[in-house]
Amino acid sequence: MSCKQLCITLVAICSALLVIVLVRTFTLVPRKDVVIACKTADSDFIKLTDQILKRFQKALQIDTISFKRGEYNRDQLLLLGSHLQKSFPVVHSSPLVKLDIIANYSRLYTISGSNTSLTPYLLTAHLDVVPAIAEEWELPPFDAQIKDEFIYARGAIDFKQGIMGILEALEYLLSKGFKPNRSFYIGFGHDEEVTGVDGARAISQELQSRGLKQVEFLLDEGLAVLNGFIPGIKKPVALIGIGEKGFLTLKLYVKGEAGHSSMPLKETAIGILAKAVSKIEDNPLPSMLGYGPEKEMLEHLAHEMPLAARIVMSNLWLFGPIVSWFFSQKPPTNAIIRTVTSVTMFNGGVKTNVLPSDATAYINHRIHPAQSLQEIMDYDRAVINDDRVQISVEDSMVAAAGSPSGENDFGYQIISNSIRQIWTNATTAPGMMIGNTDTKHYKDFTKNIYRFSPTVMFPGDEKRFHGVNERISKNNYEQAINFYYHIIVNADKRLLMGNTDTRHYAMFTKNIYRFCPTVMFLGDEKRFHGINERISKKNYEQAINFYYHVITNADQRSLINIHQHSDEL
Ligand SMILES: CCCCCCCC/C=C\CCCCCCCC(=O)N[C@@H](Cc1c[nH]c2ccccc12)C(=O)O
Repeated sequence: MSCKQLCITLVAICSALLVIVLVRTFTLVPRKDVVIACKTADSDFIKLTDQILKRFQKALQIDTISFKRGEYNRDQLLLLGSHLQKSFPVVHSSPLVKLDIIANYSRLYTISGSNTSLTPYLLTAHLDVVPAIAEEWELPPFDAQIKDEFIYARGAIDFKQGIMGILEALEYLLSKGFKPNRSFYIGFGHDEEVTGVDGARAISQELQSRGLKQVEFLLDEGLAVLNGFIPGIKKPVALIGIGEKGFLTLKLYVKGEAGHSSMPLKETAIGILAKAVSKIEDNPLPSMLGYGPEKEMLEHLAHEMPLAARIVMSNLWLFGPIVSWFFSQKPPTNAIIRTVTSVTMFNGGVKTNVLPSDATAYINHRIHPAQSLQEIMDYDRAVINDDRVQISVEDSMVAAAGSPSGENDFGYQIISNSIRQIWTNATTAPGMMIGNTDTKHYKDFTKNIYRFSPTVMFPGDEKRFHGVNERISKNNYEQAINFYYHIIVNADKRLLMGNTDTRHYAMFTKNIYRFCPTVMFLGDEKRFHGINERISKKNYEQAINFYYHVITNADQRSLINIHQHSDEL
């Protein structure tokens, strides 16, 4: 190939790459319906009254701690149950609501809708919390005291705001005479923090035994409204978990030889294990950016970013390594691009002058959906590269596949629209849940599983999950209640509204109206996208005259003269 030909080929390749990059940059714009914002002045806005706040605080004061599988504060779970019963009298006495207590402590509410042809949906949350080391907290973890407009308590964001928020919304709706068209279920498990095998699994079995085959969608706890977490985006980003990482807990064990510390061996069991653990920490797994739900997330968010970042995020196929490096720098973003590794327990030795007879450590991996459990095991074995370290699987779960998040996916769009009604300046995007939830127990009912907590977070707040000073602002709790109110109201429809092109013009006006000059009788709705679509000759004539009047009526400075229908075409 001559030099000239080489130059031409290179220019052609670069031009083709540039075209692909630009096309992707400017065409990746997700569906965003125009939603009606929820305002505090709305007649159906649920205000955070003293009563509502007090019953939330009371729920937080009940320490429903789960310690390990099968080990949880049973009395406190019962106490929380009676608190719910007393706090929500309309829910608990409505003929539309049936409550079943499952496995002694979990709660399954069935809310009957009038239209049995609509597939029900399922809202889930959990009653239990993780333990708290009280001495490290600014305020006691089970007092639910308020400081600077924040309620501090274990469970404030994980996940009693979900339990109480859902029930507050339902209490309000039922007391206003709401009669749903679409049935729905509310499932509150009692041991989510220790994998939900007693609670959520039993709720799921109960639903199966009733013959329930399918739910339209499931909404559980999950990701949140994030401020300042995603590089390049200033506005809040509400991530809806469409997938969930798997987990793998490995036990590392080294058998040593006990003896007198005055005559040490060259290496002790603790020393051998410490080296293995150190190698594991020094060798993080590679980035999987682009092979899981994080790809969809970045492509959804790209259009919100400044041009340079937009080009990069829309073209991960080209710029993936740069983004990987950038995201690896902080724990929350690092968590979404790779399988992460945490050494969570380390035990060895019995006395200061005795050589340890053995040592044990536990490694907890959260697995990126593009990787298998076996791959991770093999990787660890190769990194440790020491046969004296025995590796066994303590517990595991494969990652959950991505739920649909397309323009016409009912559950996803209902959640996305409800979020945008409450957090009007937020943008929504699909994301990957980095922790685990109860959703795995419900996977046979639907592929439409979504994980979103109505929680507003700023950088640093992620440490409050299972950490110290867990808290929620009063305003955020009010938003949570109204978010669930909108979920229930919005999901009570047959179809997604707003499936029109209008969203592409939303930047020009808030005055967007949707009307077809079509006369319809009962049953005609099936003709849309169905068979035998038709219009009468008379109706077509009316349609023409309708547009004639729209044009002539709109041709005035202000609403003064409404045109008389005298000039027929
Ligand atoms: C671009 C940025 C993206 C990410 C930012 C994320 C910010 C933080 C947002 C949400 C926090 C998610 C973590 C909360 C997890 C809540 C659920 C939980 O704690 N689960 C536990 C217990 C658990 C439940 N089921 C299982 C199954 C197996 C093991 C443990 C569990 C957990 O995940 O450990």
